[in-house]
Amino acid sequence: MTPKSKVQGLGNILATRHTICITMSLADQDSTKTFCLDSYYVSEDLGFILQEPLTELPPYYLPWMDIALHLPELVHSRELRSRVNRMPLLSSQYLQTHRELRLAHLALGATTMSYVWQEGEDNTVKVLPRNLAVPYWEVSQRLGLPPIFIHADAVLANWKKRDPERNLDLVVRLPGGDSLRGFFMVTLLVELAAIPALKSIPTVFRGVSCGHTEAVAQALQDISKSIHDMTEACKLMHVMYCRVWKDNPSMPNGLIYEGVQPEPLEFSGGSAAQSSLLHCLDELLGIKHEAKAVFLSRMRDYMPPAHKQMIQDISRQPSLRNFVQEQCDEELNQVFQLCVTKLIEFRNYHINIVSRYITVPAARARQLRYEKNTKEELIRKAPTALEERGTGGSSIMSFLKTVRDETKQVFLPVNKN
Ligand code: HEM
Repeated sequence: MTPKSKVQGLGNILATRHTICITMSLADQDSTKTFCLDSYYVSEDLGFILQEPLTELPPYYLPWMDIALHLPELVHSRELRSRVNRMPLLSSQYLQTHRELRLAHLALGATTMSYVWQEGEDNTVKVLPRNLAVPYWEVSQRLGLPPIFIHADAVLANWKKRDPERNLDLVVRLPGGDSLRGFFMVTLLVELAAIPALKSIPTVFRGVSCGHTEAVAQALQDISKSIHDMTEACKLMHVMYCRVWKDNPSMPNGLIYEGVQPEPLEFSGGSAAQSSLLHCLDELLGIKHEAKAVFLSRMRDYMPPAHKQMIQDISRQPSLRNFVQEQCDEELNQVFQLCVTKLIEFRNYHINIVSRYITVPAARARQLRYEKNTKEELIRKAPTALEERGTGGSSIMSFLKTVRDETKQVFLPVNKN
């Protein structure tokens, strides 16, 4: 299937699904009760993807949307900061539904990103003006999300049907053209490919609690196929690099949200590490990320609270791995190992694309700087800016390899008899 037809296919799937009302709030459920996706506002049709995201807000919010829907053009003409500075301070109280709040979070987040980075890394701002900071803060509080552009905005809530053929497009575009659009769309495809795995998780837990070896084996088979499809979807990847104001040398002191609090705040920027998918699969298979736990658990604070809750509740269920070991069933053993293998393959492929799109270009950029005799200070900062982003100081590659190696630890011991 070509990338175009894949995205078109996705359009068809998204377009033919029924709308169900998703009012996001913390899932109020006892994890020992029946595990069911609905409780976490995760749908059997679209998984973590927001159903039918809105493309417009009530007319009162036109000043926001007039800017948010033209970000690439406004950044290109360098008018964005002055437009935002002239924007009226609007109250967030007329936003009523979950989908309105999600669109507001997406629009204000993308505007904030563009405002901060309009002039590139050398001329960032220290203060986000109150007419943007205050409503953005309020909307974030209501959703239980941080006030920064996150995966749940860029990917989960940022799709629409472009035309009757059901091609897909972004609701809010950022500067970065087709490659950034490609990244968001492919990550959406990965979310979509994971839906069969998500649907199988309740079946696994039901099977484990009733001792239904066969049902668990079948569900794990579906999960392994789904992880394989996630890796295939990744192969359509172009490039993305979202900038942040945490662990970022261009903004060593974070950003002041004017009218919110006087001290600067630090947040990590959008990353697919904020997707709930891999976190769910890790918890299901019993994979522990001791060494890198701080970064990955911080990423959970960048997810919709109900999705974060789902991950926590999966971790509290009886251990699937123990169940598989206790059953001594060859087929069940094999399919468990297959799931782990598929997850390692996904992480290997991911390491591959990160090397292609980040590590190699960063090394090239450093080389160019040396050649141009750029100031020593800048040369020193280059690997921090590109390669050590966000992962708590360790290089991205060693971080990702450790996460991959920790995945291997859950392989079941091979039976020598
Ligand atoms: C060009 C494409 C991609 C690039 C350049 C990229 C880059 C990165 C980077 C730099 C990290 C380290 C943590 C951070 O700084 O945020 C990371 C982590 C991660 N990324 Fe990606 N990523 C890409 C595509 C994807 C896709 C499509 C997914 C699928 C959902 C994904 C899922 C993850 C996950 C789950 C982690 C956490 C580490 C792990 O669990 O293995 N990434 N990515």
